[in-house]
Amino acid sequence: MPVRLSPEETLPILQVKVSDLAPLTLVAGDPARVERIAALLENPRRIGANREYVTYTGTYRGTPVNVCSHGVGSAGAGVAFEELCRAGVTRIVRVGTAGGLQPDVLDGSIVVATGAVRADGLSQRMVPLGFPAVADLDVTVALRAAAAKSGVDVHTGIVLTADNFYPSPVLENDQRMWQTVGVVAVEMEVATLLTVAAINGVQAGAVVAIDGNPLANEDESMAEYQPFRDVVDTAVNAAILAGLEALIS
Ligand SMILES: O=P(O)(O)O[C@H]1O[C@H](CO)[C@@H](O)[C@H]1O
Ligand SMILES: O=c1cc[nH]c(=O)[nH]1
Repeated sequence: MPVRLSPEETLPILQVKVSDLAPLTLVAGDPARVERIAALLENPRRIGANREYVTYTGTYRGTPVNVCSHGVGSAGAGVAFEELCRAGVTRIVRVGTAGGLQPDVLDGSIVVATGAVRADGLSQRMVPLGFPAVADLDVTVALRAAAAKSGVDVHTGIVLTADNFYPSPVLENDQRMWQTVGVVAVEMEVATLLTVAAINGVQAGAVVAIDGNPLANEDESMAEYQPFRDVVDTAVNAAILAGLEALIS
């Protein structure tokens, strides 16, 4: 049975009072992105800040929503996702960044995730790998509809969630294998979110902005990774707006 906390309790790691949270939550790895999203809300109120976890609540076009940062990687992000579920949120949408794995998934486009390859560490500690990391259908359809209006290229498909951002110097980079079977993009937390949310009975989905193509670089080392470019910023903005629209749909 999923754990549910009472309204007067405080989430131990997010350091957010349960009663301060609305049922709908946007999440993003970067606390700076959370500040940016909070600035789009009416009456934003910072309700928690501890470690990499910064949480706001407010309203978006009149509907109460939260936005919370989860940091980089499945272990830390899983803490945020689990605590949000324990607080009783009903829908979580991740707005992230990712690398394109297909040759046509280019910088400045966005990807709506239909599911994720569970190459993260955390989800394997929660439920066996046979359990699929699938995005909620209603959230995904809403994300795709909102993304279609964004003016940037939109792709839909399975993303690879892996704990390693930089490739190993000794083990083979498996991204090309996932590319071969049509996986669209690589990032670090979507599978964790979809798994933790599913086992808690919470709707979840994800939209990511593409900030590079790891396999297109000469040595695949990520040495050329540069997310701070206008083309990426435009895609992040499109992903944020699609995420907010899908959240309140
Ligand atoms: O931009 P965010 O949401 O942090 O997402 C991606 O960016 C980080 C790596 O740079 C990882 O967290 C990855 O999933
Ligand atoms: O994990 C990530 C995030 C952004 N871009 C990537 O190439 N990988």
